[in-house]
Amino acid sequence: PSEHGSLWPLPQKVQISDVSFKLMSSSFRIVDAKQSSAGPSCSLLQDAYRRYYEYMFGSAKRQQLYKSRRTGPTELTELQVWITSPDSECDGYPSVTSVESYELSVDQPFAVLKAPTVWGALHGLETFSQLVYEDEYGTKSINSTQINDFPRFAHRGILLDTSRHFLPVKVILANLETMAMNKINVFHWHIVDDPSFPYLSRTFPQLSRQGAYHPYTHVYTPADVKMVIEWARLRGIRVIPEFDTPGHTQSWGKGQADLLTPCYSGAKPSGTFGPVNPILNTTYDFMKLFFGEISTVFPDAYVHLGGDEVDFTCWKSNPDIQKFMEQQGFGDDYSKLESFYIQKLLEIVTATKKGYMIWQEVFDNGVKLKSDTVVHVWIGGGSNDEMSRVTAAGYTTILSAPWYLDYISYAQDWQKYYKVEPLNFNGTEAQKKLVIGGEACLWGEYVDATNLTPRLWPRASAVAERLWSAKDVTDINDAFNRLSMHRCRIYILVIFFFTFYHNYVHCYAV
Ligand SMILES: CC(=O)N[C@H]1NC[C@H](CO)[C@H](O)[C@@H]1O
Repeated sequence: PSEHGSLWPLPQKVQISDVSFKLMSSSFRIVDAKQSSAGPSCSLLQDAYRRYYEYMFGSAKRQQLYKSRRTGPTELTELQVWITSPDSECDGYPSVTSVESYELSVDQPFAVLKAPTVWGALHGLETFSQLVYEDEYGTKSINSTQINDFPRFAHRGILLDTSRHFLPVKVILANLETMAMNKINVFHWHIVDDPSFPYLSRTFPQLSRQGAYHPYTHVYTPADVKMVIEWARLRGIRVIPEFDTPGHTQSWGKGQADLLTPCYSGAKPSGTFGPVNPILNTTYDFMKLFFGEISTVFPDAYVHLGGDEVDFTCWKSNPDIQKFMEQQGFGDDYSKLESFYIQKLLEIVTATKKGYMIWQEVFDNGVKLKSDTVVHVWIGGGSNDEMSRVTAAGYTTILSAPWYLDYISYAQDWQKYYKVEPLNFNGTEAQKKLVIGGEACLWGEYVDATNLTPRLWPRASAVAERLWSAKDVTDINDAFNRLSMHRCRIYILVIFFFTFYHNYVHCYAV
């Protein structure tokens, strides 16, 4: 096996010795170091200690059988967690500027995990649990190890699409758990789209009542959304919601009259609808109220506004829009109308004190953007030219183009994702610094709770290591050895969810 054990993603600096210590479930404890700025009142860490104890030793109940005995000579009995900065950020939310580094020293008489904030401590606990192995007698052991670790990229995400197929909350929670096991720190929740609108809005409840696949069973209530956000926070994961407009909005029209553009065939409305209607003031009144709510429901500093794949056909067919184009002097360049809409939307969202991410078309169409806009590059497998263009324009950039996991193929396609080098584009060092990371996208056209897990894992793990580990970590054989073991760890945990949430494998006739 690799001299890196089964560690995934590979830490920046790791030395595993061949001196091993035994771990006894009845005597091993994870404790707050005396000097730590986060003590027993930090529920995020206390929750993590229990989680990782159960990962390592199985459910705690079974261990009560043994009385704790005297400590053997080669036994490790304690992991001390020491948060070093005065503000541990224990009750806060992770952000793109969070410090995620940690140092882990496994030695006798006890192991020490040092991190500036709780975010690094969570990663250190994951790494510690990955160092534990079972010998042929079933005894848990860990080798003396020194690790100094931090992520290469700050934004390491997974996009899930809950509109093309609804995903039960438990499926989302299970995948957040697995994301944390891969040190992924962003859940990009592509929550609504053309086919269904499962987000239950308190301001506009008819959007899901009319637009969801089912008004009660296929919606995310405010309580569901809160649960996902807190479950993610406890695992150091940001939740960035995407409400994609003006395209990909068919389901919005079911519950909000006059929001979408009526398409015409000749001089008469055809009865079908197109993108959001950009010429009505009522559109912007709605967006103000809607994104006002979103800014209070989702605590992350950023919201994703979409802006991808806007089809101009319907706008072109509508006489009122044709008139508007003339008045504005847009000629017949409809990307100017799209920019008109997006610019007003960006002003609305800026007024809610949120930053925004947009798909690359918004940049490609020359929309005036705020300097801290995050441009999300997705078109074309490589898209190195686009990365050069976007960073040359000075925008913060994240890469998804080579990591569309909804595209499936035969055999070990994880290797294709693993071999991507995000900074392989022509640009200055300053341009490269604008790339803050990337996301693996699992769009839902052909994905639901019955096949999501095997399609996402361990393929997304390849993206997770590419975004966490050092640039020169490219040895595919070493990766194969580690990933083969890591995969078992993931599946044992996810199967835990399958077995404990038997009703969670939902099959919807959609
Ligand atoms: C930004 C983006 O990717 N937009 C669409 N492109 C194709 C995808 C499927 O691979 C989805 O349909 C998605 O909604």
